[in-house]
Amino acid sequence: MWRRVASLSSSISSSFLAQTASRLNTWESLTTGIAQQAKGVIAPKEKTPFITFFLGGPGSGKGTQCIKIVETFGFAHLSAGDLLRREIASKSADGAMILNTIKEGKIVPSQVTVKLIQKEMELSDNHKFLIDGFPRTEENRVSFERIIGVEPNVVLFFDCPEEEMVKRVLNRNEGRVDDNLETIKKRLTVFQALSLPVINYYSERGKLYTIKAIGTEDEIFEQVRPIFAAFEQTVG
Ligand SMILES: Nc1ncnc2c1ncn2[C@@H]1O[C@H](COP(=O)(O)OP(=O)(O)OP(=O)(O)O)[C@@H](O)[C@H]1O
Ligand SMILES: O=c1ccn([C@@H]2O[C@H](COP(=O)(O)O)[C@@H](O)[C@H]2O)c(=O)[nH]1
Ligand SMILES: [Mg+2]
Repeated sequence: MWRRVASLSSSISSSFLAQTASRLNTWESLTTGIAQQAKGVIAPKEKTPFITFFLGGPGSGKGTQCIKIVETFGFAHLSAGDLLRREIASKSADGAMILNTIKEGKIVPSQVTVKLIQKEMELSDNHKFLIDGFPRTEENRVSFERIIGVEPNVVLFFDCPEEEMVKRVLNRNEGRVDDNLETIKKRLTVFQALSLPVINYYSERGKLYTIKAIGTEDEIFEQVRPIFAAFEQTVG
């Protein structure tokens, strides 16, 4: 089972603690099922999960900053887009549907994405998660809370001008099927219409940190680092 952190600083709110405590049982039952099947052993979770969502438009630099957080603070990085691309590559039953959805810049059904994230979380030995590029919609958000049974502790929003995002994506050169001008325009429209409401939701709940995502990667990391440094003592 997940063990509660013994001493928590005042930077973590009491509502977070109450919320975490009330969800421990749900988390515990979720974590035992698939993990036991996959590993063939009981893998007790000793710590409360600490969940961070990285949100922002296409090319805003979420993945780049996640790599730095992994290196510096030892989080597990779960990119929803990477998990979906892995499904395509593995030719799973949902692969063709996911590929078409990504080419169109649309959003894959929540249940598919949340199940992939859930599986990764359950198989991970880590308790600190960076969930990159998810939730993209209010429906994604509600689905995550319902299926996983926890809410994020911290949400980062990478706020980047559209012109800069388009430039970065067109220069990315990783062979992604959605890195073309036509799909980028659709992704930007989807981001404005469906993802911004999620960002506003977390802002209203006091969980949002907005990062000005222009400048060098290192300059941006200097905005990101203190957020994680502040939580380091409490999350382990
Ligand atoms: N501060 C920066 N300045 C210039 N280029 C950057 C910066 N940060 C990241 N990049 C580059 O921009 C591209 C997009 O970055 P990244 O993949 O991290 O964005 P993302 O938010 O994960 O995008 P997506 O949502 O499309 O996955 C990459 O080629 C990356 O190397
Ligand atoms: O939660 C998610 C995350 C991603 N998608 C689809 O994948 C692409 C690429 O995602 P990146 O985070 O930019 O790698 C995105 O445009 C969506 O089509 C999704 O549906 N749900
Ligand atoms: Mg990315």
